[in-house]
Amino acid sequence: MIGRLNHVAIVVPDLEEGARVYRSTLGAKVSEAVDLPDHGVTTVFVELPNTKIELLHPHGEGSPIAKFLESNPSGGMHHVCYEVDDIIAARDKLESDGMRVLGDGEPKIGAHGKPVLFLHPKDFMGTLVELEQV
Ligand SMILES: C[C@@H](C(=O)O)C(=O)SCCNC(=O)CCNC(=O)[C@H](O)C(C)(C)COP(=O)(O)OP(=O)(O)OC[C@H]1O[C@@H](n2cnc3c(N)ncnc32)[C@H](O)[C@@H]1OP(=O)(O)O
Ligand SMILES: [Co+2]
Repeated sequence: MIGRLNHVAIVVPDLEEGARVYRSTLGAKVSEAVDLPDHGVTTVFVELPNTKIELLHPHGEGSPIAKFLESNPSGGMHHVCYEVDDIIAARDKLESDGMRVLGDGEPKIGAHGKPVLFLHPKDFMGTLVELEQV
């Protein structure tokens, strides 16, 4: 069902500093910061030859990553995002296997303008999983 690794997300306490480290120290191609109010995050994307790194910082009240940053004040790896062809078929199969889809179970439009869903980290060996329909 899952295809390519679309991105690995890292929550950072300071987006500018995170972007600087990836751009200047690691020599990667780094995007500008984009606010995604629907997701409660600001994102910076780092483009690697074979995948992307998503740097995340809370945006607005009630961000889903606020607690994570409190517990990990230096930042930390937050989720992996796998591509799927059909997100509704993927969701239905996962739910029928007893996996918990987060939120109301309906896909939201993600950072790349495509539908995304999140799966509970406790069902995937302690790793929050995002699915993106490509
Ligand atoms: C824009 C989009 C895109 O790329 O297109 C994005 O990525 S937006 C990226 C931001 N959006 C999201 O993350 C949306 C989905 N996430 C959520 O709904 C939430 O973050 C949850 C995963 C439900 C966690 O929420 P919260 O931290 O408030 O709840 P909680 O403290 O009760 O956590 C429940 C348990 O899960 C653990 N837990 C929390 N976040 C975790 C993570 N990222 N990886 C692994 N485990 C995690 C906690 O330590 C806790 O374990 P213990 O019980 O053992 O202590
Ligand atoms: Co993501």
